[in-house]
Amino acid sequence: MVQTETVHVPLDGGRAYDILIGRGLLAEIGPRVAALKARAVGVVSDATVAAEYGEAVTASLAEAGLRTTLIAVAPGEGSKSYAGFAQVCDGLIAHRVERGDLVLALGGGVVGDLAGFAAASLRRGVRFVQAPTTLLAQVDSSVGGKTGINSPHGKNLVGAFHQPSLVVADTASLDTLSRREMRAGYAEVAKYGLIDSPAFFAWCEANLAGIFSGGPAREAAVAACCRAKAGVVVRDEREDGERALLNLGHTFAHALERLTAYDSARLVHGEAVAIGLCLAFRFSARLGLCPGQDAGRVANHLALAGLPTTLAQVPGGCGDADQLLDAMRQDKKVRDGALTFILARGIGQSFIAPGIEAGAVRDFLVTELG
Ligand SMILES: NC(=O)c1ccc[n+]([C@@H]2O[C@H](COP(=O)([O-])OP(=O)(O)OC[C@H]3O[C@@H](n4cnc5c(N)ncnc54)[C@H](O)[C@@H]3O)[C@@H](O)[C@H]2O)c1
Ligand SMILES: O=C(O)C(=O)C[C@@H](O)[C@H](O)[C@H](O)COP(=O)(O)O
Ligand SMILES: [Zn+2]
Repeated sequence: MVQTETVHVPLDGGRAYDILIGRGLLAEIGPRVAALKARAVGVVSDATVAAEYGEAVTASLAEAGLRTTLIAVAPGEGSKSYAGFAQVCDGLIAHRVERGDLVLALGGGVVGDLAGFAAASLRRGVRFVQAPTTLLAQVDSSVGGKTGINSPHGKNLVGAFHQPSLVVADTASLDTLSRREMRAGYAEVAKYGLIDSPAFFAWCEANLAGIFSGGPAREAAVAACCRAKAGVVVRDEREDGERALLNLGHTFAHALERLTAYDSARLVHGEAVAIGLCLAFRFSARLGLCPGQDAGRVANHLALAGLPTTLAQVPGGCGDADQLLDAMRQDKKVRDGALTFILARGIGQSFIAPGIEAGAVRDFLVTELG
């Protein structure tokens, strides 16, 4: 058996689950899924991940006595769409995945969000397992039960809260991930330090190379992020309060993703988050809330990790200040028409700031756009 670290997510109502973290877990996923007592498993993946890991996973599931099928969508953000949702749901229905059966999301956050939403909707809800294969999915999207798809109007605007029954994070799967996608996932790693842990941010600064090259620092980073996210989710599962902090940088990021038409060739979520984190800190500094030095330290570190930190770095541009502001008005944190941002008083000192003046945001964006 692979050596694993387990993070427990103690949700109420019999919905507690484990996050298993370790190298080589995918090859022995069958018995762990079979322990959840299903007859059939609909594996949802994308074509790239399916080619790399589909056979090992389906073989392990079949060996454990589970009837298995694999549905592969096209790689990239474009699949988190109404069409992608229809493809996955109809594939699962055709395979006669029943209420007592399972959906298994094998891939990055796109597959996880899409398969999770299909599981939440299929026959009004079947259980699902997350097997995240990107850094971003291992540290963030596979945990916490936010599932959904994008609308042409905005990111993740159609979805459901649906918690997984198990998360299996095989850190060895990150060995085949592209450098660009590793970097993108790293933006969400750094985010956890920026939210409420200056010590974790400093640890990231010291361990950047180790996280990228693999080994103990990578596993430590995945486990630390999962522990942090699990804590928040258990205290505020449906984002009535504290969970909104996990959205640091995302009001900007989601607007950028919409304005680049969810085109992964131009901008992926983690890159948008990197720019969003920098904007959140610079906006906080401009409002006199946060030392400019801290905003500079955030941007320097993310740039060192190879991530974009300014709007000028969005390939093909990202529209003007009014278009960005218009996209932000669809943010899920908007209340009574007013924007809510996650701002910071410094590194590790983020807070929820409701009722932010649109004019102040627009002026800031004009400055940022140069
Ligand atoms: N639900 C949440 O809480 C949450 C949190 C953060 C992000 N998200 C969502 O996650 C999505 C982004 O996820 P992502 O960054 O994982 O992108 P992704 O799922 O598109 O994966 C990135 C790319 O890496 C490839 N890939 C995946 N695993 C691989 C592997 N092991 N080896 C080689 N290639 C591999 C994929 O084919 C894809 O092309 C966004 O839609 C974002 O909104 C959701
Ligand atoms: O889990 C959360 O809560 C997050 O906000 C994590 C984010 O990294 C993630 O991108 C999430 O999908 C954004 O949620 P949304 O509610 O703003 O769509
Ligand atoms: Zn995110």
